[in-house]
Amino acid sequence: MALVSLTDVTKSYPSPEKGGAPIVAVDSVSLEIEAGDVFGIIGYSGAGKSTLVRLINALEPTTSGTIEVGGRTITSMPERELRGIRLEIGMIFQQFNLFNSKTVRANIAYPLQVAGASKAEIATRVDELLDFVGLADKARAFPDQLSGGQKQRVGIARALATSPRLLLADEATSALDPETTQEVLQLLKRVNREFGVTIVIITHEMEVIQSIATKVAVMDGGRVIESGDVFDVFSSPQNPSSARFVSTVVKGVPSPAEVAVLRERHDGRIVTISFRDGGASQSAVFLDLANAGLEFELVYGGINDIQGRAFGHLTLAIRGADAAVDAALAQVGARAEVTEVA
Ligand SMILES: Nc1ncnc2c1ncn2[C@@H]1O[C@H](COP(=O)(O)OP(=O)(O)OP(=O)(O)O)[C@@H](O)[C@H]1O
Repeated sequence: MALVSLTDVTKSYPSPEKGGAPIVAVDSVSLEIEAGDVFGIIGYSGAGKSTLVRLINALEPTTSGTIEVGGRTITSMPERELRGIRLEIGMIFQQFNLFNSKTVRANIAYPLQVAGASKAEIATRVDELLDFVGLADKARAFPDQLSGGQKQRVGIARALATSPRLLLADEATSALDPETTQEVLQLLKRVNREFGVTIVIITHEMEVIQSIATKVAVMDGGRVIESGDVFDVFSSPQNPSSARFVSTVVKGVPSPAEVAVLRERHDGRIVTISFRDGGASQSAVFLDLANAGLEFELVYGGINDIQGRAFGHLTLAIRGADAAVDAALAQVGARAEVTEVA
């Protein structure tokens, strides 16, 4: 069952200029986020990602459309009931948003105090969370004494304090270096696996989606332009804007400018062969070419691993008599997708 369900959700803001057209930040978005998903929402700055998050945790009302969280329609809920819903939703932020005047322990305890938990309950839960995020030795430290990665771990512990079912992460790793980013993403993976928390991760970094998400929605101009399994969107993006995102992490098909450089550097016919999990193996394709007596070398591309499933595009320069190359490519074409690029 979907934990979060959006149906035709639109959010617009009045124009800053008198009489101007309203700014449509989120435009007719429909999405289903299943319980247990790590759901990535990716898009360039201004695509509407943060606005969408503020609608899901009911910090702002929608202009139209319906949002359900845990089977309850939050778009028509009175504020008193929304407070209960917000306790089921944890949130982490790019700038961590910790209280600098409180210790790590007090930061993590804060949501439990607001929720009215007893002192004993708070102490037990905070100890559990400090252990979980690996910061038991920093309980008395203040945020200023921590690194960025440690601050985000405190942020995660605080977001989990009230045992939410849903964690919203808004650019949670954008202020961190690549190594620390991976540490935080691995911790989020554990949050998902060990506590069964559904995670919605908003980012403009495709690496984040590649490392952790199972599903992805690509946003552009307030709309969801493509969504689905991360593997499917990465291996065959349907929309040009999604393809641009994918190309930031996947070395795939050479651009026309790159083809021109390859042409200058390599003799023979230049051909891209696309592989996909469950399709032809590379060795079968190479064997076809070798058996035809052709010489070939890999000149561009690579194989990508998306959470244990492989796909990729390999561009080869193939040398041999034209008829022999044609016959071999016809044979390879029966196994994998073949595109002659030059
Ligand atoms: N409170 C607001 N009032 C007016 N316009 C807003 C408001 N919040 C967002 N917008 C506009 O809505 C659009 C989407 O903004 P949003 O912050 O959701 O995008 P984003 O994808 O999260 O981008 P970023 O990563 O830069 O935050 C932008 O054009 C933005 O200027």
